[in-house]
Amino acid sequence: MRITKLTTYAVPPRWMFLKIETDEGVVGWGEPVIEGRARTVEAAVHELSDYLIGHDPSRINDLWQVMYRAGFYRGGPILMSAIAGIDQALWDIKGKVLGRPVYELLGGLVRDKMKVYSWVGGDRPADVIRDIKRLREGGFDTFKMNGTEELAIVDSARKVDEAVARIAEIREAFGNDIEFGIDFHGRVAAPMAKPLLRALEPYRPLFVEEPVLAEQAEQYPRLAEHTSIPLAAGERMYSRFDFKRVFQAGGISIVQPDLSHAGGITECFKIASMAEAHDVAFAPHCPLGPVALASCLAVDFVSHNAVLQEQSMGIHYNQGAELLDFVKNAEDFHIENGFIQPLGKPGLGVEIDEERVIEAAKNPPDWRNPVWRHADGSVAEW
Ligand SMILES: O=C(O)[C@H](O)[C@@H](O)[C@@H](O)[C@H](O)CO
Ligand SMILES: [Mg+2]
Repeated sequence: MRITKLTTYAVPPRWMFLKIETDEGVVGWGEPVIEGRARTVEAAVHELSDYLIGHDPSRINDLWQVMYRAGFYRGGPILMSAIAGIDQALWDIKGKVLGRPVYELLGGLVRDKMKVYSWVGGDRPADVIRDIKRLREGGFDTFKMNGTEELAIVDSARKVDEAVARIAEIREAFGNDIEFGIDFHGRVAAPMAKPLLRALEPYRPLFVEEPVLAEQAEQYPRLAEHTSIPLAAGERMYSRFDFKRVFQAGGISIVQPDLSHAGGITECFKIASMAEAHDVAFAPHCPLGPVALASCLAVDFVSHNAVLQEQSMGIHYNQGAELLDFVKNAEDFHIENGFIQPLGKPGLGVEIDEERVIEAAKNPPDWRNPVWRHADGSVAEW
């Protein structure tokens, strides 16, 4: 079998689908994208196709190593997202050729169902109580929300109190009947992480995500000394080589690589294994589409330390399309009481509705995240 063609489709809300065709008619789908830089990743995918066209798609490990190493420069969000989407599609092909779901090719199930959580509250975490009530009716009991709005490097006690008050309100409304993670979203600088974590301590969130930006990873062990709240990070780390420093330094209890940003299934399966060796939980980041989610689940179902899976149904970013709009087998993604079953069809287990994808790709949005500014006019972390 030989790879014959790579076709990319930018689609709403902000996703990128990749279709890899072969000379024997087997097709694989991937989701290479960095939110807000879809076109850049798309260009990288087509640059990497030089290493793929005419080659045997079954040699995923060799193709991965060539894509990672042969261009001299490596790593980072753009190249690793391009490799991720290609890797996903190659695993999809391999599973379809062998007639088995990807998790079987990775050694089989370690669990019967996977815990998922839902976003609430949007960019500016209001209406959280209303969203939690609605989603609890759908069986969810675990949620995630943004912890703050704009926050200066050093900010006021009032801003800290506002952030904490929202969390106090949730515990007041739901007690310990629900669990929630708080995403600092990189908006909190090191000087403010300590007071915020200390003030949140009494409400015992399940985790605090990106307590500081990934480029401040040396702060993680210091912050972990300062709080009992489990710290989580990973969506802005792109390979084993980024994560190894975090494992060595300690401080992170939950790693959250994104299967569409960190080199795909091949790389994230290895990251999950590294995490397990350090007694660190694995909870893939996934505010994206169905192929990204299916790729996460393929690794979740074979990783002992997988604890939670993000999924984007109802997320505030999904304007213009929802998680399952481009999927023919939406029933396979059914979430029951906050759990999802393994996707048992061959490959990634996603049946893409190609006609809908092609139609949606005719006029795709070129999504960008907003540029936030502080009161003084300086750029604020979004
Ligand atoms: O935890 C999450 O889902 C992420 O922080 C998410 O909000 C961002 O990755 C966003 O997709 C960037 O455009
Ligand atoms: Mg996040």
